[in-house]
Amino acid sequence: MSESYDLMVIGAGMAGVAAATKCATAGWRVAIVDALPYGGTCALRGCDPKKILRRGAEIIDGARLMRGKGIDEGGLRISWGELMAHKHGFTDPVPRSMEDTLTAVGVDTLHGHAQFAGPTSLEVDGTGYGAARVLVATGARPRPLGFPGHEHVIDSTDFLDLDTVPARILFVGGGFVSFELAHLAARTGTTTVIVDRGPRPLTSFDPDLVELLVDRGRQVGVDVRRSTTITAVEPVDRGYRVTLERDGQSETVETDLVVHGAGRVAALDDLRLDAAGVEWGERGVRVSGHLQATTNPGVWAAGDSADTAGMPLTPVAVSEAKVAASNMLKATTTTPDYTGIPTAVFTIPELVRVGMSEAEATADAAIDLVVRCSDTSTWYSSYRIGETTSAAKILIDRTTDLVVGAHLLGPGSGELVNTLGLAIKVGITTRQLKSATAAYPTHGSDLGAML
Ligand SMILES: Cc1cc2nc3c(=O)[nH]c(=O)nc-3n(C[C@H](O)[C@H](O)[C@H](O)COP(=O)(O)OP(=O)(O)OC[C@H]3O[C@@H](n4cnc5c(N)ncnc54)[C@H](O)[C@@H]3O)c2cc1C
Ligand SMILES: NC(=O)c1ccc[n+]([C@@H]2O[C@H](COP(=O)([O-])OP(=O)(O)OC[C@H]3O[C@@H](n4cnc5c(N)ncnc54)[C@H](O)[C@@H]3O)[C@@H](O)[C@H]2O)c1
Repeated sequence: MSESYDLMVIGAGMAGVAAATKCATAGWRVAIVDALPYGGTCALRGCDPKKILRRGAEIIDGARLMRGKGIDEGGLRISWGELMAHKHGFTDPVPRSMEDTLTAVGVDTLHGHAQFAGPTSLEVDGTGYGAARVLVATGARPRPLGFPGHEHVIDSTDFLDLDTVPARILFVGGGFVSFELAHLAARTGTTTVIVDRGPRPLTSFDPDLVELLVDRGRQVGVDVRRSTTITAVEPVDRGYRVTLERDGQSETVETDLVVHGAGRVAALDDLRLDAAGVEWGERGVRVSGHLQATTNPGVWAAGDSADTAGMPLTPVAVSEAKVAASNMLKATTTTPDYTGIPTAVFTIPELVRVGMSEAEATADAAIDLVVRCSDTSTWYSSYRIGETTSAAKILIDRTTDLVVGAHLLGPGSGELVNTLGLAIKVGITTRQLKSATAAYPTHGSDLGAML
């Protein structure tokens, strides 16, 4: 065993880096290890590169919305190669700069595939390490698919590295990944099909707003098939033939590419957690509320690889990592606060949510629910840019005058939802929100009318 650390962190994504930095800054001897270049999913293969590529799609869509309103967008197109180079301008420096930042606070940065060799000992590509504690922050990977031909399906990482975007793409699953990537691809001129096995896509979002988004997507070439199962993918001369089944009826769709958007599972299966006596499932390492493994006090987990009430999102990963680090450092049992964490699907327009769904708030007998629905498509913010689809649904408890949930679809929603998240987290009443004066005209200045 070559070293003995206070903490070893497996995974240099948002969770792992946050915890390693906090513990090293507090004076602990910390090592972190990753099998891939440092940065994790969000910075290298998820949130950040995706939203850079989306910028191209925003410009195309924005110009089209202004057709006949002073903009001649004829000939405007995405140069995918240049857009990808723009993406690389951000992603390529990430591993080096992240590693330098860790080294600067005294963290030993290791490279290789880590596996448990005992309760708190690891092997990294054959070299043994000992530590007082191990934090599992290994993230998630695409859920294995069972249908014949699943090996032809590429994942979101492959998509975000495509050299060219083909004319036809079929997405498996109707969640975040498929909607975001289909909306992006559609603005490059691609015809996209999203196949979801359930009756309702984007299940964690407001169903009324999802229907508006599905309609808006259809207008730009995103076709959503519901309650449909994929039974086979087979290569044909040009692309793939995908067999779909719905209500016992079979049909085939020809496509150039099939992309995985059917959910992600915790990346734990080759970690040899059994050697550490750690219980786990596809949602992650089984942890107590304060993020310590239920069956091994020396092991902790945070982010996508921890089985918690938090969604697999970057802000959740960072927040859990900080809480786990603080609990390890101070021997406390603080639990993460998930209140008011917003989530956004970066379609065009974007769809967001914070707090309760309408169904959850309706079912809660303690809430005297008022639902404020607004079709905002004729409001100034949408009119100005020619957007035809936007809406808001704000859920308020009449008794306390507090916002308990907020659901928005439309331009600027991804920013506006942060104010509503803050209101939910710190308990700002709608009366107080309305008393604040926003700069005009901004998306923030729409808030008062939504309440
Ligand atoms: C396409 C896509 C888009 C997304 N967009 C958003 C978004 O817009 N907003 C948002 O909030 N969330 C988004 N997410 C989710 C977000 O990326 C994750 O929730 C977040 O990155 C999780 O961070 P993490 O630190 O838990 O795991 P990760 O960032 O996945 O880091 C885990 C690291 O562990 C390493 N690792 C795994 N096993 C081992 C091992 N045995 N040995 C060594 N290293 C190992 C991996 O190489 C990886 O670097 C997106 C996800 C995807 C896939
Ligand atoms: N903007 C963001 O914050 C963002 C973006 C991308 C991903 N993410 C995170 O990554 C996670 C994974 O995203 P995702 O889109 O892969 O999953 P998801 O859980 O959002 O959606 C998966 C969908 O696929 C369907 N499905 C599963 N298996 C299927 C099959 N065999 N055939 C047809 N449909 C099938 C499910 O019914 C579900 O609707 C998300 O839960 C989210 O937390 C977040």
